[in-house]
Amino acid sequence: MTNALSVLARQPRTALAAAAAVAATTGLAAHKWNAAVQSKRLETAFLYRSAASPRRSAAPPPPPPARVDLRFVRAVLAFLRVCVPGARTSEAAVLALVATLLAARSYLDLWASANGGHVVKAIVARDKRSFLRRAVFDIATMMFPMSFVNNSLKYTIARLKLLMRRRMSLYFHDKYLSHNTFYKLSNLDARVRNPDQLLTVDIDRFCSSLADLYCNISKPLFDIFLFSRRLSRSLGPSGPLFMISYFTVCSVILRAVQPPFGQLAADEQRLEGEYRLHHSRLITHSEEIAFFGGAAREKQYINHAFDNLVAHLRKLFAARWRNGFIDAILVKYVATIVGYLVVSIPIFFTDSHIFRLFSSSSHLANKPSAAGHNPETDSASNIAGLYTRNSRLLLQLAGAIGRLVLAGKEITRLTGYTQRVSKLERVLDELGSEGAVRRRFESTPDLQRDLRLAELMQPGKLVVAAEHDEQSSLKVDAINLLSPDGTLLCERLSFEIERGCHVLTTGPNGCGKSSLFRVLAGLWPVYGGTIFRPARSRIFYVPQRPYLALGTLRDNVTYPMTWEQACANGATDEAITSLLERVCLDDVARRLGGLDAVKDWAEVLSGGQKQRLGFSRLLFHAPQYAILDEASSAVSIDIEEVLYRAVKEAGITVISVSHRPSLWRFHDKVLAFDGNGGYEFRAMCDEDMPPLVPPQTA
Ligand SMILES: Nc1ncnc2c1ncn2[C@@H]1O[C@H](COP(=O)(O)OP(=O)(O)OP(=O)(O)O)[C@@H](O)[C@H]1O
Repeated sequence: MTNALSVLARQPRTALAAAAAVAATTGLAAHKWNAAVQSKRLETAFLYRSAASPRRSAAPPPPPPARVDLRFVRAVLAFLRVCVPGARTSEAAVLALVATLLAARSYLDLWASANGGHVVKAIVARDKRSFLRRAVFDIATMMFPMSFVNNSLKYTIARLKLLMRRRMSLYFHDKYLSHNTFYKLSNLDARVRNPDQLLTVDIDRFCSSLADLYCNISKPLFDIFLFSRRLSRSLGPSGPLFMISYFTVCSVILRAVQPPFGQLAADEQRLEGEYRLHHSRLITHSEEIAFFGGAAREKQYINHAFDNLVAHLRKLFAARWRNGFIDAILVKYVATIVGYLVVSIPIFFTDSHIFRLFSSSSHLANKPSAAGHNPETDSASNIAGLYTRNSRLLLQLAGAIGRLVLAGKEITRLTGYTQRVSKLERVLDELGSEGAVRRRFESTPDLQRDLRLAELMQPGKLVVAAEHDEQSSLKVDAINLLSPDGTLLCERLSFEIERGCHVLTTGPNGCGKSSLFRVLAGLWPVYGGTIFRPARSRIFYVPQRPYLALGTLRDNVTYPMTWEQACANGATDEAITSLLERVCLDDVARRLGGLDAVKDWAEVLSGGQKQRLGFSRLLFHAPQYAILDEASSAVSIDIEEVLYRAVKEAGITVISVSHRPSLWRFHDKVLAFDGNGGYEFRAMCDEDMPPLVPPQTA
């Protein structure tokens, strides 16, 4: 290029054209870089704006800021192993395919630059045959592979992102949905406020960012190597080297002045999540809120969360503006000046040392002109062809370096997603491995209290009988019942419930009745003593508000068993219908479309009907023990009697929690908490029985 310029300097007519071409090239190169930066920013802004939701109000301590450090690299490598678990996986194959397509794309770009040069050369030389061959035949031939490669690249990158997201999602689903970790995360641990958003949005963003990073590093590096080599052949190594050096210095400066975009991205996701949480709570509790006339109060919550988000976005946009200002100065305008200076050296500084440096390795001046042509036209056509090709190559080179600098920004953004996803993984691992969350003992100024708590919170044991053991009873031996915030609910609680002995649990509100069952189920930790209990499938829990799954009525009766599993156990539609009759739900079932009807059952059933459905589920599973936690509080007393009789006839041992005196007669023993840490476990006596009241109608 530099020698060509010196030729041009001696030929004023072509010199002007060449100078214009180079100026355009430099300007375009800078423009292309800037366009890439802008489009990436727009994409980033869009990505940031769509997000999701958190859970509880207790604010966890702020996390360490997201930045590129050893911990980040380790986390990314660990997740990379999750996304691409082996060399023989489909993910590895797609990764290799993307690399191949990226390389093919680079070679096609190279071909397009060279061909553009040939076309211009043919035009300037008025060579019709050559023009038709290059401009029509060659392009018509190459358009198929070019179109194929471009679209295959888009498709394959999208597929790679999807494959990675699938691996990551399944990996996290395993952790989240085992050992009741989802329960512990939402109820017993305040470190992760919005697992739903992390699992749906952040994992997707993380995978997308990682895949983009792979493309934004590998292709530009390959491009820089390829285009610089090709440019060096005609311009000498100094031209491309100088431009690369300039852009490298630029990226170092930009990196130094760049705001903490990773942390800002992580904060934005969190605030988006909190804003969405308020909306989802409004939807979930719409009826209660409407009854209370709570719209104005909810509006305050929602507006407050939204204001926080807006304030953060303002801060983010201002940071982007400042960064964009410096970007534009360095990458667009100074780059253009540098480009002009580089190309002007052979024209204006032909006697200087700089010129000799630039022109040292060029071979153009030594090239003989083609025989049979006018030397001036030939030289002009060669130069025009070369300039077109080189300008395109320079354009590609600048674009490649630009993408590499952008990869730095992508890394910054990735730190934010990595921080959030790593934290989720860490918390899930801790909660999953603990079995039940133990309260971390925090020292307080009250030493006596600390010592007492430490003594009460000695780890206990939960011994679960084997699945085939039908004789096991439920035995609690000297456990201390504590709530997650460390409140002692009952000390050294002991009792044994033999099969066939129905027990009523009573006590004032908040005394720990439901907490006892949380400990029995393994949701809360056992402190102090030991619990011996039958296998999970032999104890069934029926809460006050039974969970209703999405699906048919039949699915809801067999839940959590699928219909296929139920059929394998001998279930039939007739049996399900008969169960619904026993809980007096057959009429409702018929009216709502029968066993196959798919509805939002939580919406269409009344409170009492939901409880009857809960009993039908219990009868279907027919376990050894049933924990009925206010399970019939919404049904009329006569239906309650029907339900309890059906359960007892099915041979199920009942452990009830209820404040209703009418239920006492269905039980043999009473476990009575006094609300002050004391309890009584004894046989029911006649004096306990309330006077019988005439049954009410449903
Ligand atoms: N996730 C939790 N974190 C902290 N404390 C909790 C949690 N769940 C319950 N508690 C506390 O544990 C205590 C016992 O609650 P529990 O639900 O066992 O009461 P209960 O006896 O079933 O009351 P009620 O008759 O009103 O249903 C209460 O003081 C409650 O505030």
